[in-house]
Amino acid sequence: MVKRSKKSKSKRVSLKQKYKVIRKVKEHHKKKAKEAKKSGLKHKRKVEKDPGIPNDWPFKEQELKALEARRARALEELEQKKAARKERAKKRKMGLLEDDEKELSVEEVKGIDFSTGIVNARDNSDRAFYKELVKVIEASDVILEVLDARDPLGTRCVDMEMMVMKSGPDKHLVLLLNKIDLVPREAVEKWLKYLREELPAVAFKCSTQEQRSNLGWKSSKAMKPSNLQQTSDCLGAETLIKLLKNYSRSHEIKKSITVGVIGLPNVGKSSLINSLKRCHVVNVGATPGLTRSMQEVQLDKNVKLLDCPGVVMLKSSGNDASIALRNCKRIEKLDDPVAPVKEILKLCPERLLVTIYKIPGFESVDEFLQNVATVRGKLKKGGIVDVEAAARIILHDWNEGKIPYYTMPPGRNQEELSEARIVTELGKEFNVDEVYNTESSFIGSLKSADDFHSVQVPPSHPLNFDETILEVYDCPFLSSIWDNARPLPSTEVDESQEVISDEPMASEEHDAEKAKSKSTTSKQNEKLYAVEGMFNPKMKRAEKKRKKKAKNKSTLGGDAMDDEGDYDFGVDYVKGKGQNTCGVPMSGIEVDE
Ligand SMILES: Nc1nc2c(ncn2[C@@H]2O[C@H](COP(=O)(O)OP(=O)(O)OP(=O)(O)O)[C@@H](O)[C@H]2O)c(=O)[nH]1
Repeated sequence: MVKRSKKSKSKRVSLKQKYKVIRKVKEHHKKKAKEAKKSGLKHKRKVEKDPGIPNDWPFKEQELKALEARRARALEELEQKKAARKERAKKRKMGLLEDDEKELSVEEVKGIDFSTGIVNARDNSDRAFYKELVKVIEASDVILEVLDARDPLGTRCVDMEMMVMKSGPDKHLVLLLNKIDLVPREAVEKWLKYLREELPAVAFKCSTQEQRSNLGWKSSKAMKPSNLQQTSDCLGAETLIKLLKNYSRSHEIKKSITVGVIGLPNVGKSSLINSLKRCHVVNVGATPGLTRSMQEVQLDKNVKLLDCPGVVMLKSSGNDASIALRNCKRIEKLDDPVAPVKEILKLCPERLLVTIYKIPGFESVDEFLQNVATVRGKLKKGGIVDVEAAARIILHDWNEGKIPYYTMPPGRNQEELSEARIVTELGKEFNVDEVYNTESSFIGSLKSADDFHSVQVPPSHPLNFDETILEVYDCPFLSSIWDNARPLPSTEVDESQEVISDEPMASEEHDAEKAKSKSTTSKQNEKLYAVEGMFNPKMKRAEKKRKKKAKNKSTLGGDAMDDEGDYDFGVDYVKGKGQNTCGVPMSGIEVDE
């Protein structure tokens, strides 16, 4: 046998080893190439200079002139576009741009204020929000009106409730007392008793958890008073779902129901939907007006929830402070943030504010604001204290519950009590007695007023819609509310009755409307007007116009042209005065031919 030399070693390797080496080499080259490419980019080759038009080009002069003209034109166009944009923005600010939905969406993106004081200055948001509200009410079987437990009356909107009542007998309104974690047990109990004298009402606390999903629910059974105030979990969800299920079960044929969530801005409508769904499906935030359009959320196969934007077209009765204290207006956009702070100082004892802001005692609003601004470091240029910034901080704290307050329900007079007894019937379809029993356990575990260091303030008045919007936006629901529910001067009442009984005029107007537009809004309005007892403002206006025309005709001795010089198609102008063939459209033309 040949002996193997120990010195010479074979270079043969296994195929696995061989391919590994090849792969490694390949990877190395690739890496090198990449790096080279990268470094090559850094030392970018200079862009070659445009040699321009050669001098010996015969049309060089003309070509240069044309180029210059093109440049000037492009610049001019840019300037024109800029000016047009500015003009449009100016018009929009003045409220002259009406139906520009595109503009609205731009505003939405930019988050422009939607509720400045005057109706003209309010942009289209008010009307858009109103439309969304009508849509939600129309689509819903059950409507949840969310109220802030700290001031339930102040966050109630009477006109909105009337809209629900008027929209049909099959719509059911339920009041939801939200944010019960911010008030003592006694207040919740008394408010529930008060509200239940009018409508079915349930207590609720939304989940304030930040995570995307798996929002917690606290079971009503396992509650300890000590940890309730700190919990970020939701309370009352089981009760509310039970209530809704009872309703859907009470209707044998129709099993699935749509639940609309309405209320003033920032009362927690979106938070309620997220809490029920147990995940963040809709946007939530401490800024009023965050929700801008109706949003649908399927809770389960039987219940669909509709989130509605907070209603902002509220009447402030010349007092913006009260609107600001109800968090219906963006604090950043308030013209005078100091006025609502003055109101807060009237309501809150000095001791409480001194403790919250860790400031020395104060004598006046100015001193208080200056103290807060100093402590919070709100200084303007030159070290001047920013009183307005301090006022905004205080308003934020008031609305978010950092300055704790609550209200107690007012007493009812005898008349109201007898009315209240009649409406208790409304809860039958929800089987409210069974539902109310389940919720008593978690309400009982809320902290009592003695353990709750908050200030009791008098309850505010419920809000109404701003009447001026009625004229500006031509809101059919609202006009009916004003004419049917609010006392009107006797002459006006008579007029409206006359219009309703005037059938030929009604059909005439109806036909004209049909021809005018077939938009969804007009269709919706037609539907609304068709409801028995619904007042039609268009009809009223038409009637007034007709009366005015008739009056003019009699005073001018049968002159068919009215004061404004409008052409009346029912008149034969060709034949001259006195030969009025009123009532036969275009008859004059026919005769002439
Ligand atoms: N403490 C407490 N805060 C709550 C509760 N529910 C909602 N909030 C807070 O209230 C603020 C407003 O909540 P949203 O759900 O955005 O209110 P909204 O009614 O949908 O507001 P808009 O979109 O403006 O109509 C948020 O900062 C919530 O965290 C609650 O039960 N308790």
